[in-house]
Amino acid sequence: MKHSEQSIPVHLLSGFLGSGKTTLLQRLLEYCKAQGKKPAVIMNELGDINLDGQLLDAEVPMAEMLSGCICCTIRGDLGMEISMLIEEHQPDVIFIESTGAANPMETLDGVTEAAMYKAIDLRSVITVVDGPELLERGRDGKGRTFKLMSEQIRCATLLLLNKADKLEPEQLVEAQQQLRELNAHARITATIRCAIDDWSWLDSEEETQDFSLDSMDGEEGEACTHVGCSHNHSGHAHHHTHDGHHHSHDHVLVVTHYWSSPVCSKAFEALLQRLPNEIYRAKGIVTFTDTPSRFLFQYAYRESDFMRIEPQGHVNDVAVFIGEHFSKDWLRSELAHLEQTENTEA
Ligand SMILES: Nc1nc2c(ncn2[C@@H]2O[C@H](COP(=O)(O)OP(=O)(O)OP(=O)(O)O)[C@@H](O)[C@H]2O)c(=O)[nH]1
Repeated sequence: MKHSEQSIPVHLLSGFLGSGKTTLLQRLLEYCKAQGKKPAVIMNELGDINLDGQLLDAEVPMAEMLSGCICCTIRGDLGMEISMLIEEHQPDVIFIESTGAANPMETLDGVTEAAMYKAIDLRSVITVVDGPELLERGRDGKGRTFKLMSEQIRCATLLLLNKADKLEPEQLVEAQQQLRELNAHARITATIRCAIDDWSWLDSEEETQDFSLDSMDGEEGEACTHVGCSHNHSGHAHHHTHDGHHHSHDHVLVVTHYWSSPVCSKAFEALLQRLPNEIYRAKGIVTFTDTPSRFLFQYAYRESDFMRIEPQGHVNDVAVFIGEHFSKDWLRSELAHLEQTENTEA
């Protein structure tokens, strides 16, 4: 299946409860409006009522995902919600505001699933940090709340050190240092009510799909901190030891490939077997030249699994690869080679 549509940028807003995510969302929507762009929003609340949604411009298409957390209990629905929003409203950009209790890595997983249905491009994970809360909770460095905050910080491609008005200058420096220790790569901007001078990076076509992998540290994985999320989040996470220092290879990369043609099943399986250890997860939908059906494939921990599917409605043939510090170019050329081989042999 050809991927002819333009990919729609998706930005994930993360941050602990009350840190300022909705405040940020309002600013993002204002910016889009000023640029003449049509945004759409997915809001996730743990309760039955979305109060934050009331604060937003009524004209902005919005999907509400209530009574569950998109990182676990209703993760599967996220892909469908994104799909439906695109179908109904054809937005130029999508913002997802996750609940403060969500684990961003798991939410990312839900977003990549959506790529099966629609051409989307996950551009950034913006984590809003409540400055005073970070200092307070970071003091002993323990506790589940601090762990979750740390995960949200580690996954970010942009960190807003918010509520800077409530920090003394030396506290601001301390908080910035703390953020840097947790995430060596993301841009850190101190903000008051999430105000940023320059939003132009939002329009950048550049890929910013580097998510720190340190969030996957820990043998046990992280359990979500609220009642609705009962499962342990270690399910998809590989355990990585690290020595407390941050290196560039600590980053997660996501490669989303829309197949331009069916490929040979054997060649594809061989490629999965050849994947470097640094690619630890892949999934997607593929059409083979040598079997009549389409397949949903899953790859994790060097094991692959194929399931025959007959999707209802339009579903893209797409493959999503997630890993750390692998060569995107190598992967892309391997995938292109699979497709070319088919085309030349056909
Ligand atoms: N002093 C101060 N208050 C702020 C700042 N940013 C946001 N607030 C306030 O903090 C509160 C929470 O802000 P929201 O934007 O609703 O935070 P949220 O992360 O969406 O909250 P949840 O939806 O509960 O997770 C609101 O009362 C805001 O007015 C800031 O920079 N300084």
